[in-house]
Amino acid sequence: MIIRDIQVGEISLPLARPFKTALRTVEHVDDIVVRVVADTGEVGYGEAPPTAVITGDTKGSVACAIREFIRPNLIGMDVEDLDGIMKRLHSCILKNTSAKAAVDMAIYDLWAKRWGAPLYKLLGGARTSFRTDITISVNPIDEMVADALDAVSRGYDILKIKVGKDGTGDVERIAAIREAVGPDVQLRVDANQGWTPKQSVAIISAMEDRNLNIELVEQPVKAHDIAGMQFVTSRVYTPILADESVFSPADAIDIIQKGAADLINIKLMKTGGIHQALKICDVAELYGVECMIGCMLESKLSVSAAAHLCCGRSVITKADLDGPSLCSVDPFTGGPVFEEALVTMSEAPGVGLSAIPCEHWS
Ligand SMILES: C[C@H](N)C(=O)N[C@H](CCC(=O)O)C(=O)O
Ligand SMILES: [Mg+2]
Repeated sequence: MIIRDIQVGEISLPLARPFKTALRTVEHVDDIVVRVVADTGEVGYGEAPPTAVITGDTKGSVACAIREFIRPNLIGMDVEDLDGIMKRLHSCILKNTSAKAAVDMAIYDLWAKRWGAPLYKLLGGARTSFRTDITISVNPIDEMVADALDAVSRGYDILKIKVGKDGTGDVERIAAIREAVGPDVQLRVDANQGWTPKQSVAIISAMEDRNLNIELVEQPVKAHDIAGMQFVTSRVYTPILADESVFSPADAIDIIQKGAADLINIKLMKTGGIHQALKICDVAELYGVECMIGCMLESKLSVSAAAHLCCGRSVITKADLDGPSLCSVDPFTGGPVFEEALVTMSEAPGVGLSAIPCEHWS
């Protein structure tokens, strides 16, 4: 199965509600999509969201990296030579992890189709379904409480609550949500780098003192502030999860060896795809650290690739794959079934999606 072409397109899907974090507000999934065409006529699909404030990638940079660097390096390669393809993909251009992720997942889609198996089975086959959380955007308290109750009424039992925009109100936000949803709903908190190290310790300690029973706190401080992450992790009981601080397997080793986090959030858009994400899984497993699989504002296309990774590897014990549920429409056919909190794998070969809503490929 030889790679004949790598084509780029765009998709735009409205979100059901504006998505608000300490870093940004977004109303649409506006992503680059990729299709890798093989000589057999088989096609593999991928997607890259331009999350400039986290990965540094824009739509223009993703399209340019694929067209001018990745495409000329991969055309003519045999999909069976997965290792060789991945070496070229990751050496033909530095960084540009979202562009690499889109192409990587399209190649894995084709590779699994080549072997006639659903991708998750070839990645390890640890499970066939899992539950994801859903994100509650940072807003005035009443709105967040209403959103949390709405999510629970739709069957979500894990909520990921965005905070970090104004540290002073965050304990009250979480307390109000806990009171509204009761003790049985799991609450995880994501500050998206919005607190200082000292503020983090104060806020998390206050949540502990009030018995708010928080499962974990994600990325309390700036991504580059590993000493700050370590400061927080060593001073609170609540587990700390590194998100923006970990892109690569080397980042994961550094964070774990320094005791700067208890858990790692793997996102394909940070690692540059499944190939590197698997290395983080291996590192984490060696050190006995559990992982979350997360997503950016992505459609069902790329979130499905992440779902396959989640079902492949048992070290991934938590999922934040709510991208498809945050969109107001689902124009895709095939692939894993996203029924609110429950995600169930399909047995179709590859990632499983068969129709992509993009009219212009080039
Ligand atoms: C969408 C997902 N639940 C999420 O919250 N991801 C964010 C980053 C999303 C973005 O800004 O595109 C995170 O975990 O930090
Ligand atoms: Mg996060």
